Amino acid sequence: MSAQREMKEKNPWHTPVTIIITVIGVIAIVALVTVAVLQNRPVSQKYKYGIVLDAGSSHTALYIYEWPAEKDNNTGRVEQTHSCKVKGKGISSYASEPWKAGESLTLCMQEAEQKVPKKRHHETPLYLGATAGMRLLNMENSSASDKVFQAVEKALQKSPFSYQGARILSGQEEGAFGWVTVNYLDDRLMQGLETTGALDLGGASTQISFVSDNYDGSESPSNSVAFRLYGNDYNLYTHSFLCYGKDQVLRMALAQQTQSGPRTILDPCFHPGYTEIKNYSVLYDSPCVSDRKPQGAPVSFNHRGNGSFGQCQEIVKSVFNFTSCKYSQCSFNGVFQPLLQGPFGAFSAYYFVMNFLNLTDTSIPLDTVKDKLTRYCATPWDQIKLQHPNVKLNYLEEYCFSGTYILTLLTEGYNFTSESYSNIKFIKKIKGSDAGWTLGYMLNLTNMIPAEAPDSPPLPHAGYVSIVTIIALLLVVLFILSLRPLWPRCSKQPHII
Ligand SMILES: Nc1ccn([C@@H]2O[C@H](COP(=O)(O)OP(=O)(O)OP(=O)(O)O)[C@@H](O)[C@H]2O)c(=O)n1
Ligand SMILES: [Ca+2]
Repeated sequence: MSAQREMKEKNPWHTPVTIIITVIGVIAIVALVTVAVLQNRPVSQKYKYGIVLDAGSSHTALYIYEWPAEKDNNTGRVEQTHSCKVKGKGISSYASEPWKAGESLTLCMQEAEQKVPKKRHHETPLYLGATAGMRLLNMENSSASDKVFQAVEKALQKSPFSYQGARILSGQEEGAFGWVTVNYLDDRLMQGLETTGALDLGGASTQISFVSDNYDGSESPSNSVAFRLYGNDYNLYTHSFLCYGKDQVLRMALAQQTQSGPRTILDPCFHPGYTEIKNYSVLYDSPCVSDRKPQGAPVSFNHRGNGSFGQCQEIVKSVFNFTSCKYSQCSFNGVFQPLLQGPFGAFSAYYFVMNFLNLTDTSIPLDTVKDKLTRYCATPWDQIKLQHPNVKLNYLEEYCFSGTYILTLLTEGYNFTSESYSNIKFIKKIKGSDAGWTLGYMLNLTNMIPAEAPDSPPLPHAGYVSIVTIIALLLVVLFILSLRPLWPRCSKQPHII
């Protein structure tokens, strides 16, 4: 027993000093690792937010975006976390009762207050951008459009967010920001990959935006937007056709058929058996058609359908003007368009319509697509209603017309061929965020896409943590080895009892 005690006493490991040194050493190293890891950990809980209201011609939608706080000016990490569809029509429809335009936003604004953490409210920028509906109202009656904006501003200023203003986007901005959104979400900008063109179809205007190698912006400069993003230069071609959104084109198609002021029209773009009484003054109440209102027409007309895709396409074609082009090449209405290039993402009403018609698969040959649409248009209205009891009638009645318009716009208008048609993808969302101009608009206004490529850290976070841990472990081992002279030698010698 006494020999054992002697051994213990002689064992330097068992001296209090060594034990204390070892414990302190280990604690110090653990602390070093912990501090390094915590200090450099992405502050994943800390998010920033931004809100954009898309005041479209047919409706308003609110989008909330979120990104990790320390990645403001850096990598493509902004995501849409929530969206809210405002009840009712677009703000431009409240021209005669502007206060209602402000009121209409209340529910979605309350929802946003709940979705964005309270302590971030005051620092969350809030933007409202209006598109073709307000462009048209502004053209038609600028004091009415000012009043709508005043009402909207009043409502938004009341919110706890950092309100940054409401304005009408130019068609060029609308097209360019839609393109930025699509390419940002696809991670194409930061990596300098070939970009995707953007096709946006709204109710009152439509946009086409793409990069074409043989386009340097010199021909028709008004269609050119130059960007430097993440160190890459882009010469974007973009054009917005006001009045070529699907609701306004429908008005133009109906105007085409009612020039003589008839009491009944048999419209090939509507299903056989469809019959509605429509008002001339309502139909012609838009700057897209107002100058064509027939003189001495009756109050209303009977709008009847006969469902013929071929005849409908002829009417739709007549809303395009192909006669004059002062450039090397044009799409329609004398608008310059360079050679189509690359993949395209087609969103908003392109997606709603083609998705409803089960025609989003663009690997289906264009002729087959036309055959399917021909059969759909020829289906009697009663049968269509029975087949889609849950679809709103005001949407349902228009899909034959809208499908015909989309195919005509793409092929006759923009010159997609049966081959290049397959380059189009009908999309709604990319990685959870809606395709549309709003994200690009916010990224631009918050300077979140730098012109130059961000300096990347020498090591990714995981690599950094691993290296710190390995070095720390090495230090522990070295520390233990450095105490080697003090190690007990008893294991090599037989115990003497
Ligand atoms: N499920 C849906 C939803 C919408 N629509 C139609 O799609 C068009 C609206 O498209 P949208 O992109 O929302 O247009 P806005 O943004 O309101 O219009 P703009 O961009 O021209 O201002 C409208 O004709 C609407 O009837 C549809 O057919 N089916
Ligand atoms: Ca829109």
